[in-house]
Amino acid sequence: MTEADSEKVDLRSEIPRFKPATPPAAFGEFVENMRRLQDLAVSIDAPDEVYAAAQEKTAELIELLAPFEAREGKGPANRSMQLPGRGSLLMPPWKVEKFDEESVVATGVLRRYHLGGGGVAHGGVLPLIFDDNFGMVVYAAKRPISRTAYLHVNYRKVTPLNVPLAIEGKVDRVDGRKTFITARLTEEDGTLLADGEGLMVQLLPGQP
Ligand SMILES: CCCCCCCC/C=C\CCCCCCCC(=O)SCCNC(=O)CCNC(=O)[C@H](O)C(C)(C)COP(=O)(O)OP(=O)(O)OC[C@H]1O[C@@H](n2cnc3c(N)ncnc32)[C@H](O)[C@@H]1OP(=O)(O)O
Repeated sequence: MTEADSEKVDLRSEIPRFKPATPPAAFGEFVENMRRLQDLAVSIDAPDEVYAAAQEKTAELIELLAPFEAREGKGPANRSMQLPGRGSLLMPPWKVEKFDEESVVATGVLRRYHLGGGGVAHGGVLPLIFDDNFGMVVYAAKRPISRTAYLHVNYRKVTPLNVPLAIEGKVDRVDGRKTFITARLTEEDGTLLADGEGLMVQLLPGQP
C-alpha cells in the first residue's frame, strides 16, 4: 500500500480517510467571524465608500490566507467535530448531539445568510442538511463508504431562521449495496418542518 493509499477512507474510492482535527481556538473564532461576514454580505445596504473599504480589507485577508490553501482532508475545515458545522463554512453551524448506530442527531439554527425569501430559510439549504445527515448516518452505522443516489425532501412547513432546530436520521433498511435512510427536521417542541428519505449506494472498486 502506498502512502497516498493509506490516506484514503477506502481503497475503492478517492475520498480521504476521515481524521478528526483539533485546531486552536482562533480557527473556530475565524470561521464564526466568516459566518457573521456572510450574514452581513447578504444584508448590508451601505454607502459606496463602505463597500470600497470592505473590498480592500477582504483583499488583504485573501492575500494573508492564499499561501496556506491545502488539499481536502488536510486543513481543519470539515473535520473539526467539536466546532459548529465541523468548522466548514459550507455547512450550517450545527452541532452533532448523537452519533451512533441507532441514529445521528444534529441541532442548530439557520441564520440570515440562509434566507430564501419572506423571512424563512431557502429551500435548497434543507437538502444540504439532509445529505450531510445521511452521510453521517451511513458512517455511524458502519455501513461501507457510499454516495447519495437520490434524496427526497418533503417540505411540511416553512423553516424559520434563528430558531433552534434538530435533525434526526436513521437507517431505514439495507438491501445489498443500498442503504435507505430517513430523517426528520423539527423545531424544539417537536413540530415537523420537513422529512426526507435517501438512498446511499456503496461504491464499487474504482468509483470516485
Ligand atoms: C470521532 C469520529 C467522528 C466521525 C465523524 C464522521 C463524520 C462523517 C463525515 C462527513 C459526513 C458527511 C458527508 C456527506 C456525504 C454525503 C454523500 C454525498 O453527498 S455524495 C455526492 C452526491 N452523490 C453523487 O455524486 C453520486 C453520483 N452517482 C454515482 O456515483 C452513482 O450513480 C452511484 C454510485 C450512486 C450508483 O452507481 P453504480 O453504477 O455504482 O450502481 P447502480 O447499478 O446504478 O445502482 C446500484 C443500485 O442502486 C439503485 N439505484 C441507483 N441510483 C438510483 C436512484 N437514483 N434511484 C433508485 N435506485 C437507484 C440501482 O437500481 C441498483 O439497485 P439494484 O442493485 O439493481 O437493486
